[in-house]
Amino acid sequence: MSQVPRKLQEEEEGDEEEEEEEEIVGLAGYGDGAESFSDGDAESGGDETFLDFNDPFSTEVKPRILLMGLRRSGKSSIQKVVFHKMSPNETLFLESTNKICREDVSNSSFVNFQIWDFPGQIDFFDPTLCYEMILRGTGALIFVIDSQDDYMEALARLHLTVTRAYKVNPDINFEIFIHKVDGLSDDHKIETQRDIHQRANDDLADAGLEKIHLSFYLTSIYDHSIFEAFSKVVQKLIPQLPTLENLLNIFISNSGIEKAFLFDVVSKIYIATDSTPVDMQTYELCCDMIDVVIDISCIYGLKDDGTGTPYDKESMAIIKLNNTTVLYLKEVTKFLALVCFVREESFERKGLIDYNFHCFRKAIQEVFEVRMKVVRSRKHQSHVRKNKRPTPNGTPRMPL
Ligand SMILES: Nc1nc2c(ncn2[C@@H]2O[C@H](COP(=O)(O)OP(=O)(O)OP(=O)(O)O)[C@@H](O)[C@H]2O)c(=O)[nH]1
Repeated sequence: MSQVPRKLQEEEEGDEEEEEEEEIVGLAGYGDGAESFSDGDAESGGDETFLDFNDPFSTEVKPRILLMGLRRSGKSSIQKVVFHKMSPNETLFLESTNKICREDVSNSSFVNFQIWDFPGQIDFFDPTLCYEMILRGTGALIFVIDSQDDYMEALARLHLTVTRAYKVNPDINFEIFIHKVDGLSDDHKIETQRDIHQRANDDLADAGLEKIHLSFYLTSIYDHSIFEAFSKVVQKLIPQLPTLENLLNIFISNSGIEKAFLFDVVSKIYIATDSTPVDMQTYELCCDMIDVVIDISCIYGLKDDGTGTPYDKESMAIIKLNNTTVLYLKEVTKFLALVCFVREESFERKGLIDYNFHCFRKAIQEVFEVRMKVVRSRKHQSHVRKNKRPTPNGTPRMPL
């Protein structure tokens, strides 16, 4: 008998809550078939709009992630590869961005934010850009540095950006992507990271701002490093992360599982994992497994008229590897999947794993419910504030 706590041992919830979840999140899910899965729908990754500063309240509910850096550093490519399933080679044909692009990413209640892609050539601190307003609602600022180029100018821009942004909002997470490392040898990668790390922190120390914390990642769109880096950026914006990690720790220790990831299926961002170290190869295998499951489902699982869903409550997969390990994927919610690494001998107790999974799933749904209550109440407050503002011609607004 597993040692899962009582909270995890409750009855499975009925369909009612599933329906409520759909209504609250307001997503079409995967109902539109293979194409919509890739391209996203109105809210899930496909809602790309250009900047509108007229409504400062429109973005209040979702934290912002800003993508900044010099021209051609790779910002738009990162966004397209991670959130639009664009193949890395296609990014060669991307045109330089000349407007600020804002995109909603609402794959689940946990992966729910806005990405703002800033053209490399604009001066973010131009007073006409209302940068203070933008920064106040920002959760993370990703600064992309092209590691294949001379990065001195990028470091100067990074320093200016970070110090000014920190003054407006000291709670921003500063995430530095040392990008395009596919072109560097392993030694060169480490040397570049050390050099950039040292110079960026020295610049901050010289300005008396050593308290600003910068996180560094080596990234490339040509492998999984960009997904892993984005996972870590997003995880820092999930207030429930410690709870999710704790649930995963309890789940794996009671089920004889080596490693477990909770994935956002659409973006392949992992929103949480247990506390054992993450090995890149393991993560890549999990991503590949999600791709296989979704691709096969999209090609062979949908009906002839294209209806049906490639990912639903029944979705699960088992792949036995030739190194006595088993990869086990199961649906958690319609946006999340659990992917586990299990030794063959532990997998013989699949009944126990499934029972514990059932408890884990139930607990995740509870966390999800709590999160939705918070989102709903914030939406409501934002709505009330919005309606209190006078109309442009000064007449009072109609009551709600
Ligand atoms: N080798 C390599 N090239 C990359 C990578 N990411 C992006 N690129 C290339 O870098 C070039 C510029 O990419 P963009 O995404 O347009 O750059 P950007 O920062 O959005 O540029 P602006 O819109 O001008 O600010 C493209 O040719 C991409 O194919 C990477 O990880 N590795």
